[in-house]
Amino acid sequence: MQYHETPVTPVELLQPVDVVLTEALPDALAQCGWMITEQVFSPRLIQELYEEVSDRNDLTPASIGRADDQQRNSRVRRDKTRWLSGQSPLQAEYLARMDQIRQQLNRSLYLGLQEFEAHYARYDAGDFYRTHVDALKGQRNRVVTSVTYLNPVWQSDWGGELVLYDESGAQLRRVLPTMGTTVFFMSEEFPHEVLPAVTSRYSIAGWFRVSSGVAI
Ligand SMILES: O=C(O)CCC(=O)C(=O)O
Ligand SMILES: [Fe+2]
Repeated sequence: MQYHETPVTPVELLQPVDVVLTEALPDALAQCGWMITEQVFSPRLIQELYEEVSDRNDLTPASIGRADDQQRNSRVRRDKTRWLSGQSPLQAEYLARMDQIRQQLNRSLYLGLQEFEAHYARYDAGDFYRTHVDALKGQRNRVVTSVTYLNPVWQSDWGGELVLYDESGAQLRRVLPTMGTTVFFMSEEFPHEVLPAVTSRYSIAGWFRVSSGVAI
């Protein structure tokens, strides 16, 4: 018998979250390459993560690639980020859940994922991330991307959608960044962008990887 390391309430145990984890997510990734779900994290955890990130003032402008040219960066992306260290129990709980998912994806899809890394991200009003892919083809470094949205309230006319495209550039889906929604997609295959919003937009972006290396 294995017990959860972090306490969970019976209410969480009653949610069909394990079916999402063991069946729906691997199936969706195998068949479509992406999935949107609200059932991976408890509302309590999401609320606490939101409180932590919205309180912090140590997020810094994100960079792209290794050439750390901040001017070039800011034409492509304007988010401010901070890596999750797992040192706080809250971050450890988020990372532990993602590690369960990593192991399940390995069991179901033989992806050989070795680690998961994630950062808090804040997009202030007007900030964006232009269309990009999270991993270069053939590098097999970042394999699966996840993004969890943290804002307790998000109105449909506030902007800030994640727009997912297929490989031919056709729009697949627009996702409103509402609290508790998590998006998963294959990192190499889906170009995506973050549209500007009218207010600060908080999320955790993460990547299941096959080996450690320099983050891109
Ligand atoms: O916040 C999002 O919806 C996506 C963020 C993203 O694309 C990234 O950090 O690579
Ligand atoms: Fe991305």
